[in-house]
Amino acid sequence: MNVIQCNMLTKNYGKGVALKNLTFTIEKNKITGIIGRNGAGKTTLLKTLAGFLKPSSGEVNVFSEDPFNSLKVSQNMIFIEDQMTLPQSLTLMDILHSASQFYENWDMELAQGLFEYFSLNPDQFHQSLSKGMRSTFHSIIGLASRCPLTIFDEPTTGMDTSVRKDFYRALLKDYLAYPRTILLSSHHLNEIEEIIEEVLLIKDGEKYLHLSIEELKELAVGVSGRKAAVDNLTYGKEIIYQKTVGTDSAYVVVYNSFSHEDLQKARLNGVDISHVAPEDVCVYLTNKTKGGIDDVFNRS
Ligand SMILES: Nc1ncnc2c1ncn2[C@@H]1O[C@H](COP(=O)(O)OP(=O)(O)OP(=O)(O)O)[C@@H](O)[C@H]1O
Repeated sequence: MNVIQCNMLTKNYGKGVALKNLTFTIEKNKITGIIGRNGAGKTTLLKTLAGFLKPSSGEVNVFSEDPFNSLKVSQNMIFIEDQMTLPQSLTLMDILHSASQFYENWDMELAQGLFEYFSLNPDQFHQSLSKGMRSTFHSIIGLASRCPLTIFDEPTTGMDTSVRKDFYRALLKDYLAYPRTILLSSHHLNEIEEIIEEVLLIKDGEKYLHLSIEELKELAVGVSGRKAAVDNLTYGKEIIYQKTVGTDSAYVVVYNSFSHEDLQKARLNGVDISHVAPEDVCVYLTNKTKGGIDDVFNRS
């Protein structure tokens, strides 16, 4: 069953186009990573799905309803971001208690367990939290609410490495025990690739690809070796990324369309074929140029 369906979704801000003709579906109880460069349209998409923004054209359905002004969507969804507005007069513990009144599936034991684990102070006020502590507190609310649709928009902003790892582990453990539909936007696909099932890659407001993480892992290969041998093997193929290594060697990333025989022959010619990490594939696919930042220095 699909929880989210978008058909030709477009969102403009004045004359600026933030989302262009997005068509995709998201199944119930999957964790999907929403990936894209700065300004790609991730937050706009997530806010549109949450019902906070009205599409300019196209259709959006969440729990079979238009999410804009939908009571059903707001009752079954939580949107976690670093700019959440929470009451200034309540302590952190007061906020957790009031959240428990609001969210039907709220688990206070989980909220308190995480709160203590991350050493938050129950008497502190939200506005006095550091950036990382604020994100941690918001993430605790996101997890403990156990909403059927849980949206995390870059939830780990400001968290240190250890807190980020703990948060993602807590997310995975709780999701396995209480499956729900989770959307997670991040700039660090490497940190979330073990927990997400699908990747929706957005480039300049358009859907660039929507694949399972396994498919993304197999999408491209890195070919490295003497330049002539690499050029020979990749001749006629669409190059996703390339760089020169030393004076006469090269590393080229292409779509993985080689036969077993091609690869064996290439290895005999001293060419190395390697996996490309999903995060690198997404970076290469969304780079403006095939050589990335090196192209700035290679202009003659
Ligand atoms: N309120 C707004 N008014 C005008 N333009 C906006 C507004 N919000 C976003 N935009 C524009 O829409 C585009 C998409 O922005 P959005 O915040 O959705 O991207 P993002 O992928 O979340 O970026 P980031 O990774 O930097 O947070 C950008 O060009 C941005 O400048």
